[in-house]
This record gives sequence, C-alpha cells and structure tokens, in this order.
Amino acid sequence: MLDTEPDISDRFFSDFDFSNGAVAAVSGGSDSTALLFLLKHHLDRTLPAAKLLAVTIDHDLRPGSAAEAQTVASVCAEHGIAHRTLVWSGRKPTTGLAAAAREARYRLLAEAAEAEGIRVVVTGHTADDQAETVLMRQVRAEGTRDERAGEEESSEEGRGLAGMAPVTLYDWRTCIARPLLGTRRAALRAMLKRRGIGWIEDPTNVDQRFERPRMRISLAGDDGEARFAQAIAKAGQAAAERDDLGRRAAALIRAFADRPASGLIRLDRVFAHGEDSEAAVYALRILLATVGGVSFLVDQARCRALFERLRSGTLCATLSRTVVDARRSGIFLHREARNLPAAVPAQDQALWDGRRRITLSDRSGGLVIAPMGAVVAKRSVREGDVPASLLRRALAAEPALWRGAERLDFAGGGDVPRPMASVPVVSPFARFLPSFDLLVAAAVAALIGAPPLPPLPFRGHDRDGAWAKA
Ligand SMILES: Nc1ncnc2c1ncn2[C@@H]1O[C@H](COP(=O)(O)OP(=O)(O)OP(=O)(O)O)[C@@H](O)[C@H]1O
Repeated sequence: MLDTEPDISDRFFSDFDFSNGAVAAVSGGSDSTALLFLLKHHLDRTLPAAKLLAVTIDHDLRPGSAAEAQTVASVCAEHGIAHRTLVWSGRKPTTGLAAAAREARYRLLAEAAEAEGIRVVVTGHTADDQAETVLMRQVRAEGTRDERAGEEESSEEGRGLAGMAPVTLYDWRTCIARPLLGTRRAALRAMLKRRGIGWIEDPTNVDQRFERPRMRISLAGDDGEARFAQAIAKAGQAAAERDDLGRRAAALIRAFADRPASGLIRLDRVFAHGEDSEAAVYALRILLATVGGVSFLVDQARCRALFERLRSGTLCATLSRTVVDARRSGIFLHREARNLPAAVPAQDQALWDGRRRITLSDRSGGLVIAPMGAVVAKRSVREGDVPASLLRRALAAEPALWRGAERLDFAGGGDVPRPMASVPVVSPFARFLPSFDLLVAAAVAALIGAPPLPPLPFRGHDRDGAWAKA
C-alpha cells in the first residue's frame, strides 16, 4: 500500500491538524504498527517538522508485556521514531479489570500527549474492531430486551450501536482519533507484509474466555463477511441518528433551559410539550446526569416514564441523584440532598461530587471543602423570581470552603486572592466525549457555566464543534 500508492495515507489523516504533533498509541499489534508507519509516512511528506511520539502502555498484567513494549521501542528506534513506554503501576482491581485497564491506558496516553504539548492521540482501531464492538453491544442489548419483553425498542440500543466514534474528546482536552476505523485489518496486515514489517500477536486476542476474541472468531466463519457488512451498515446508520438526536437535544436545551442560580437548572414547561419528545428525553437524561454529577445516563425507559408524568402536571421526583421539581412556573432540577460528599481536605484538580473541578491556589493547607448545608444556604438566599425554597435546596448542595469554623468566600473578596475555584463539568462527558455528542455537550457546558469545548484539531466539524456527517 505504502509502496505502490505513496499518498494513500493522506486519506486517513488529511482531516486532522497535526501541527502540534501526534501521539501514536502502539501496542505492537498489526493495526497499531500499521497506523504508526502510515502516520510517519504522512507526516514525513506533509509536515516533516511535526513531532511524532509512539507510546506503548505496559499494563503489567501478563509476564511478556514489558518485553513486548521493548520490541516496539526497538522497532521505533530502527526507524528514527521517538518512543516511550508507560507502565500502569497502580493497584489492579479484581473485577472490571478490562475497563480499569482501558481507563488507565487513555489516562496515560493523554498525559504523555499533554507533557509534549500534543493535542491528538491516534489509535489503530479498525473496521473489524468496529464490527466486533457493534455486534457485542447488539448481543447485550438483545439480552436486556428479552428481560423487558413487550416494551418499545429502547433508543439506548441505537446509541450504543453507533459503535466507536471517529474522534473522542478525553478529559475535555485531548482528542483521541481513530483514523483507521473504515479500514480492514487484512489490508493493513498485507501492507505490513509487503514492507517486511513484523508485529506482535497478543495471546489474549485469541483467548476464547473473552467476549471479543469469540466474536472475532465468529466473524471469521462462513457468514462472517455478510455479518461484518451488516454491522458496519448498522453502525453508520446509528451514528447518523445519534448525531442528529444530539443536535436536536442541543437545540431544545438552548431554547428552553436556563440557570437561575448556581446548582439550579430551570426548564420552561414548553420543553415537556414539544413534538420532539425523543430529543427532549435525551436532553433530560443528559441534564439529570449533569446536575446529579453522574458519569452515565439514566435508563431510557425510566426517564421516558418521568417525562410522561412531567407532561401531565406538577410533581417532585428524584432520578440520577437529581431532584426534578415540576411546578407551574417551570421544571427545576437540582442535586438531591442525599449522599453528598463528606467534608474533605480541598485538593487541587479533584473532581468534587462528580460535578465540579477544584482548582486550589491557596496551598497553605487546612482548607476543607463540604456541601454548603441548609443553614448557610438559608442565610444566603434572597427572594427573587425563583421560589426561595428551591434556591435554598440547590445552594445547600453546592460546595463551600472552610478553614476551621470560618467559611471562606470562593471569590476572595476585595484584594484577597481566591483560595479556590470550583468549575462545573458536564458529568456524563467529562471523561469521554464521543464526537456524536459534541453539540449537546457544548449546549450543556454553556448552560451550566462549564469551560467551552477546546478548539478541536480536526476538520469535518462545523463551527459549533459538531462532527459533520460524511
Ligand atoms: N498497550 C497498549 N499501548 C498503546 N496503545 C494501545 C495498547 N493497547 C491498545 N492500544 C491502542 O488501542 C487500539 C485498539 O486496541 P486493541 O486492544 O483492539 O488492539 P491490539 O489488539 O492490542 O493491537 P492492534 O490494534 O495494534 O492490533 C490499538 O490499535 C492501539 O492504538
């Protein structure tokens, strides 16, 4: 591929702005090795001054992992590519190991990029990975649908069936790009063979105790190609639908939501009576997770049931750690008073209650962060166009800073420097924001006063940050 068609690599990478360089995530398997050489070829031709750093994560879970990382390091050295190995050295959980390994992998990759001032991490996910992911999610969704026999098809299924996004924003900062998502593994292997480049076969990729290898093997069977094509078509359709749903939910949030006070969201009652109830339910799920400080969206069916009740009148209910207080004057959302964090020493960059990023400028110690509580909230609230009881409840769950018995003002006041800032985060997308959800995440960020999305180093997204449909 590289030899006969020297410019083929442009097809994969021309949408990205690599002027700040790129981190290539290289496990040493065929796909990421191919990615590395394709990207090197592209940068050599188009942006020779750009920094390319290959990073291998040694998860330290198998005896051979350090040697594999060393093999990647040697290949890189041979080809004049900078390389780093980062070891996942933390304590390993006994359950959810794969998810924890993935979390650690992305964290370490993003840290490596940030240390070099690089904004894009590229991975070697292929169309084969995408088909496996979609089929595995389909099997799981069918399992849960059996349990809910008779219910409408959940659009949660559709959301997951979009598969992996071509770009994901990690930690609201670093882009994870998957430029090979439309390419077959076999084509990449053929390219490597032609060039005489070897790769590592990871034994866990064929270990049938795991779901993905089993799916991989089943896709190599007789009807494998047809199932592959169906899965990719389904993913494309689900991705387009999810993009569109996010766009509609963003429009509803911009039109009908405001923030009368810190920690309190108000939805105009019209929100519950519009024609596009699918988008309204999606917007509500995202708002509930954000107000409650929860990283996952509440179950679609439960939120739909709440939404139907909202249409028919007033109510007060709790879902996703969020109180939904629907009155004639509006639908109000605030954090419930239960299970708030205990008082803890204030720590720089901590995520407080899943809702606030803490930045500490006063390092003198002795600062404690705790929910404001009902007594202080009562003193701080004045009557306005929002019922004082609601303001009090919302404020009581907001963070407050204390030194001993003295409550400090975040704002500092007068010439006193601010000891701490507490910046809202869009909880469900604070860690991983797939490109499908960029628009709705941006709308929620503007609503709650979170930092806007950073400029994204890829073309193919419109002015508002949404990934344009191909
Ligand atoms: N240990 C690792 N170090 C660096 N990057 C990794 C590592 N494991 C996975 N990745 C990145 O995530 C992508 C997908 O991971 P996956 O586990 O499907 O791949 P793999 O089987 O380890 O290797 P490959 O995709 O290279 O064949 C890889 O292509 C690579 O970019």
